[in-house]
Amino acid sequence: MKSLDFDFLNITWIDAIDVALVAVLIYYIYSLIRNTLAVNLVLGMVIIVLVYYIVKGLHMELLEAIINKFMSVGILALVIIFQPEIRRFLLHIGKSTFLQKNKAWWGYLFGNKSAEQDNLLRIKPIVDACKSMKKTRTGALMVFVKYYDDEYFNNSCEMIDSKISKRLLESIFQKHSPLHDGAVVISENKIKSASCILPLTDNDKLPAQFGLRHRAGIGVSESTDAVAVIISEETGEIAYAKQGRVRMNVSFGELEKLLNKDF
Ligand SMILES: Nc1ncnc2c1ncn2[C@@H]1O[C@H](COP(=O)(O)OP(=O)(O)OP(=O)(O)O)[C@@H](O)[C@H]1O
Repeated sequence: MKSLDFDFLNITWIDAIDVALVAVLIYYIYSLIRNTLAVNLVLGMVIIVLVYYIVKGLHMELLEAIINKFMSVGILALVIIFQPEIRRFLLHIGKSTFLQKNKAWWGYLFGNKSAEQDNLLRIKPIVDACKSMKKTRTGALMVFVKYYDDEYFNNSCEMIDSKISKRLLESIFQKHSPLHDGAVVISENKIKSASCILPLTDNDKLPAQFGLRHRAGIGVSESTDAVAVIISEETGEIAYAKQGRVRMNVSFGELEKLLNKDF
């Protein structure tokens, strides 16, 4: 293997690839945790590791032993603390694979050429319902997931399991409907459930006007691969949450494109 050989260090192409891959991994992790509380946790961990090496260098044995013990349970603690981020990271990798990205090939190979057209037809009643709810300033929270996780959603939701329809969505979110509080979950081409209570985001950098509806939409997109459409009751504005980040003032054209891509 060709290598750059300096007096004191020997760099092979494998080392260069290794460093490049680590850089990509760090960037990937950074973009996943950017603007989330996990950034503070990572900073806290970096500080602990730095303190550990300083203490070790100064031969402060007692403190070194304490930090060492703390770090030895660190991996387990990390898995628990970063469970939502790890879950999102793995889902992201799965979704980015070649075959997942090239759905057209799937369609071609398995005879489903009209998949894209079907998708737009599937999305149309949702966008139409958004148009009407925006006009009437009806607050709404719709969550879109590829695979419905019974364990995750069933605790708080009311099962519906019905065909997606504009009028059904409108009537669920209508103020006097018993199901209007909480989120509707849409998955596998169906309105799966309504009135779902979702986890709220802890993000303290969100705009002050974001209340519980927005925080629940962002929260579910942080901890799962779901995307959420939020219609504000106050302003009628449509927001789109994905991977813990939120896009404000989404137009209907954008909404259609985003749903077509993500759902
Ligand atoms: N944990 C939750 N999961 C799902 N929906 C929730 C949750 N908490 C509150 N909501 C919904 O949010 C509504 C309250 O919204 P709130 O006014 O706090 O939100 P907002 O983000 O300010 O939006 P808006 O602009 O519509 O007022 C509740 O009536 C309920 O339907």
